Amino acid sequence: MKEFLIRNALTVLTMDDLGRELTKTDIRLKGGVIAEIGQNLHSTGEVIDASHCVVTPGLVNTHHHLYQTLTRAVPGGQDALLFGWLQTLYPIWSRFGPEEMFISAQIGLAELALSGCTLSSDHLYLYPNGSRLEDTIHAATELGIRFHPTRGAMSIGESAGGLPPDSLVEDEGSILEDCIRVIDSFHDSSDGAMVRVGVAPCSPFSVSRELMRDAALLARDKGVMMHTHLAENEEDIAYSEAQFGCRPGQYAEDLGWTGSDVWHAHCVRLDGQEIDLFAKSKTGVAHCPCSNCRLGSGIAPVRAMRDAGVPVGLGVDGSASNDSSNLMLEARQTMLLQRVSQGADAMSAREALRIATRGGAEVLGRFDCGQVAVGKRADLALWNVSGIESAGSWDPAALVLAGPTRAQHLFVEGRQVVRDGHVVTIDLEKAIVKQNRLAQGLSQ
Ligand SMILES: Nc1nc2[nH]c(O)nc2c(=O)[nH]1
Repeated sequence: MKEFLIRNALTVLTMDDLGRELTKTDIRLKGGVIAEIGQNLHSTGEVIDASHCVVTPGLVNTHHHLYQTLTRAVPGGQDALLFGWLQTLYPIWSRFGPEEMFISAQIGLAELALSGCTLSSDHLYLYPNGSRLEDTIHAATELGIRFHPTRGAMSIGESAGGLPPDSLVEDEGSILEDCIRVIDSFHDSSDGAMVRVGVAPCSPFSVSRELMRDAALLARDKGVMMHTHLAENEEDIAYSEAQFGCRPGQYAEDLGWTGSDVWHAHCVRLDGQEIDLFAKSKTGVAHCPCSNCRLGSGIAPVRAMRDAGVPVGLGVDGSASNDSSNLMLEARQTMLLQRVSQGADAMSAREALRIATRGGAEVLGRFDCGQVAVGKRADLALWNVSGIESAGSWDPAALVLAGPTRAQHLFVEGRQVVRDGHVVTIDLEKAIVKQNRLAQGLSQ
């Protein structure tokens, strides 16, 4: 594997335990890890001039529905709350197949990479027309991004009191069987793993209590992580109270869905007791601020969660409800929303960036990622702060305030995925043409 020397970085935001910020620093990448950090380092590898760059660990995306990049800005779903929005989109998604899953994943992941993301999870919860989880895994592998796909599922259709149409739900036995198949085929638990699989029933209003419980038992038996949507908006809370007679936190706890091997998306409406439950049990949260705004779901209590000790990471969420996959913008939105609700000192730019990097890595159980430290995986984003966005900044390292939202260079496992602002591992232009052709076909 090729060696790289990142030379003379303006600032390195390490995100280590001490939160150190290093200036005029070299970083040597070898064998997939950060081999050396210091000054005047020697290397036989390629030298990358970083004198105009702030270096951060790669950003980590803890929630996405990659297939939704094919349904951005769908007119009927532009101005709806969660349930109505989903009901508009389900019939369109039911026409997807393997090709749609592959290309939409590649587009979404490439957009993430351009925004500095080196590790993304994905929540794929519908499998129409022969689609399979590996359609997305192949897309990530070609691109070279670290990937945590989750085998999502829906099993309760409209006729049984759920939200999705009956045609999009699967039989629960087949869901569990396919979970076992994809874990056995693709999950890698070792340090430096490029693919880790999770188990992810979609949401309380689209799967049964039995599937939630059995999925948790299966995930723990296999030693993989668990993911779902929880407490996303008031409709979600009302459904939980009406159908299960309790709030979402209680529902999750009763069915085994708390613990450091679980992370829930959104959690906009968690109350104080639920925050305490998550903090005590180390249950993680994927905070998706732009999607929460777009769907009018509300402002998640991130300040209270962090103060209580809940592990929090960021998610761009699916592109039908964001509609962008730019994780740096998500970090900025996180900071802004906490300030709107809690005051101007509620969250600093540096804290937002820490949540976007180390925070996300911890939520996904990746203690080998998320820091610029010797021995950690060589997942780095380089941000050129000599451009217009930072011109005049007194603190170029405060990237979330005055910095680029696109990375200049991106390394994953020591391999370059973005160079001079362009993806170098796939033919992105060709992929965009294909994506637009497929979107046009779906819109007919
Ligand atoms: N933001 C989203 N929330 C969801 N809940 C659910 O069941 N599906 C979704 C989704 O696709 N996005």
